[in-house]
Amino acid sequence: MGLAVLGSVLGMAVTLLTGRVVGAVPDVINDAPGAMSLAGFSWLLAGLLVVFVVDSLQPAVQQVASLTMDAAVTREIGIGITRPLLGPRRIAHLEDTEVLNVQEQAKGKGGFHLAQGLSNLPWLLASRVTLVGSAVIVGVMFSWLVAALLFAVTIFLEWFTGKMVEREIDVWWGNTEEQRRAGYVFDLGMRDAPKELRVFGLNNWLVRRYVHEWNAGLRTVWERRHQNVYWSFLTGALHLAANGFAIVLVGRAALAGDLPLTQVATTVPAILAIGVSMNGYGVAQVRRGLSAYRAMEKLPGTIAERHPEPVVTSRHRVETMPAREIRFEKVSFRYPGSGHEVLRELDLTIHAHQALALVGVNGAGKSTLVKLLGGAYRPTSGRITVDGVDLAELDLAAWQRRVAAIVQDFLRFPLSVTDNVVFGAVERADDKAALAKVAREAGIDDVVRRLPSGWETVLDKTFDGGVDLSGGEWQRVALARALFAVQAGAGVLVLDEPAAALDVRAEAELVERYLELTSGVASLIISHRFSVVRNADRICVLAGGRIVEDGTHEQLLDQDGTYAAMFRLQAERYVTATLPEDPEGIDA
Ligand SMILES: Nc1ncnc2c1ncn2[C@@H]1O[C@H](COP(=O)(O)OP(=O)(O)OP(=O)(O)O)[C@@H](O)[C@H]1O
Repeated sequence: MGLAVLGSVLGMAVTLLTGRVVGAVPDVINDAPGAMSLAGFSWLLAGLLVVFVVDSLQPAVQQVASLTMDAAVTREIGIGITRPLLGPRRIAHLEDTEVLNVQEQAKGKGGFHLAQGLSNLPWLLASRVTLVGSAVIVGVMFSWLVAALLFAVTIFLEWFTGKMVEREIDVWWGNTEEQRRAGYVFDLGMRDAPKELRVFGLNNWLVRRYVHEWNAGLRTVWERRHQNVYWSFLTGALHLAANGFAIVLVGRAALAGDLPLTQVATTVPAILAIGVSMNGYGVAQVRRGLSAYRAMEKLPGTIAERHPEPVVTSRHRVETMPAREIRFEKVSFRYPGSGHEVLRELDLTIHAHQALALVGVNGAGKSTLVKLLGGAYRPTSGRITVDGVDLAELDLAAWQRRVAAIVQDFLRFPLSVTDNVVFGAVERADDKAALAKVAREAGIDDVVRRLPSGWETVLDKTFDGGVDLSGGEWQRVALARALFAVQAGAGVLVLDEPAAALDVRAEAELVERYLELTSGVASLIISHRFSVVRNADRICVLAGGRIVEDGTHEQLLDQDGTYAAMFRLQAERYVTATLPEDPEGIDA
């Protein structure tokens, strides 16, 4: 900004010096009495040249400063958006359309970008300085009335341009959801689902869909911009007319002999400078950028207001919990914005040092129960207690550190194997012994040995030397991460479908080790594979939002209820699938 202001000051200095040089020429040539000496005139000319050269260099320096600022602003926007989104310990805000729209606006695109707005700010400031300075020059050299008129017209037209841009911004903000959809389709095409898109031949469909969504998001903005172009022509013409009128007045005064040459040669460039100082484009860009900035400012407040996090006042020692049990007491839950009650007055006790399995059909609410246990959502009614203390009263961040989990859609970090495992407890990242132990337990030591750079291999093919793992190998890495957290002291282990991608051998290994892996912690395993489930100390069946059966494998088979029916159905399918062809194979 300093450089831009300096540039405009230098520009005005050029105007003043040019006026003096032009004004002095006739007297110096004619050697008139009282005229400037030739040496003095040469110094004046040299001064003009120096100021002119420095003024010409200024934009290049400004460009470098602008690029540096751009990089810094882009970084700050990244921090300004991700920090408030990652801050809350719950996740309901990540599914809230209002929050997502504000986030989209804060990210900025299509010209509505904070960095773009900021890069125009110095130029806008410089044009303001030029406007004020040039108006003063016109006032001193010619007429304060004309100066005031030009100043007022310029400010009014800029204000008018700003108003038009505001209307465009309103349209833009009204279409954020469409733009978010376009962004999603774009990301899908870039990375998320390359294989399925090709298998189903969806590449052209995706491009068309992207164009459609993008147009839907921007059409009304373009229409508004289109209308604004006519207004821009009109405001430009008006400004030109005002400046032309002022120049005519200067010309008339000069012809009438009322205005000396120096004044004429200074006033005319000053009027022209006012002419180019009207920066409608700068006003538009700064205001658009400002709208993104306001959204960024608004984001933390929107999240805090719509999804307040509890202020913890109690001082329970979360680090040793659960010593006895976790209880769901008449817990009901429906997702925000949904009318469907997933859990209905559910009662369940998970004892410390006990391996509990949860079974139920698709959509029964098993993963939802895990999310409530981890404090990602609050129950709609009822409560969850840990050793008798309401989860809502605990320090949620500390509680979440107590819970180690493989969730169904676990994260696949495009980082080294080490990082992928130690992220279970980053504070213990240097514990090599624990790393080796969990690698053995999760069965990834063989996988790591085969990798080109062992533990340091990056698990993403798009990086140099990176590799991709199979689904089952990834699942074992996720298991290792959860076990690393347990090694570091987590007191609850949640395994949501830990065997979904495992082959028969890996599954058998997991089953064999299951009780060993879960000893010493309260554990909850969710699986549709009864081979995994049957080994748990206790099994609960979730149906209709409640626990409908509770007992050991044998007890539940004796009850001959839902569990027994599900178990037999799965067992039968294995038997009937192989028996007729290869009875020996089953024994084997
Ligand atoms: N974020 C969400 N917003 C709204 N509804 C959701 C959300 N996640 C899940 N649901 C709904 O909640 C119900 C329970 O889903 P949940 O994932 O807990 O089932 P599940 O028992 O784990 O199923 P599965 O065996 O298929 O993994 C389903 O009807 C699902 O559509």
